[in-house]
Amino acid sequence: MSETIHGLTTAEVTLLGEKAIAAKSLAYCPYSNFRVGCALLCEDGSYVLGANIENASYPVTVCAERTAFSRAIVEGKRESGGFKAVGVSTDISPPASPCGMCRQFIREFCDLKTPIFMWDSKGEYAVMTLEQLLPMSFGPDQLHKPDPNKGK
Ligand SMILES: O=c1ccn([C@H]2C[C@H](O)[C@@H](CO)O2)c(=O)[nH]1
Ligand SMILES: [Zn+2]
Repeated sequence: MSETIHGLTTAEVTLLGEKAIAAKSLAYCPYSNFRVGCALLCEDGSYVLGANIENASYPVTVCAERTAFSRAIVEGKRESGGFKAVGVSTDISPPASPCGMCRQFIREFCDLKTPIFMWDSKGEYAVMTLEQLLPMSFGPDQLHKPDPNKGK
């Protein structure tokens, strides 16, 4: 059996990196000039890209990771099996990691074992699982589901 990295083949990791790096060119970041690209490898084998989208009202900015996941969710990628890996790319070294808000956003849609690959300006990556980046996390399973018989 060939070697895998968090369940991905080396070819899948290479392609994920190429997509995440290419996605940086989609960034709209005139205020920070800090480009972030994101590529999601979906369980159906497709890739969904995202990039950071800034706003003149700075806090309105959306990170690359949330852009990618929002796009993927409305494209039906949750129903078609979800996500195998997340790739993020920035122009700094060592690589940047997803911000806290994005970690929680990813938590909604991914298994805790999902690998998050982070590429730096040199084309090298670090990888950590979602659980490592967001320990003791709060997620959908902790919420009580509404009782369908309530009020009957
Ligand atoms: O996880 C992160 C952290 C930051 N940014 C963006 C937001 C903003 O446009 C720029 C500087 O914070 O980087 C992301 O896209 N993802
Ligand atoms: Zn973020």
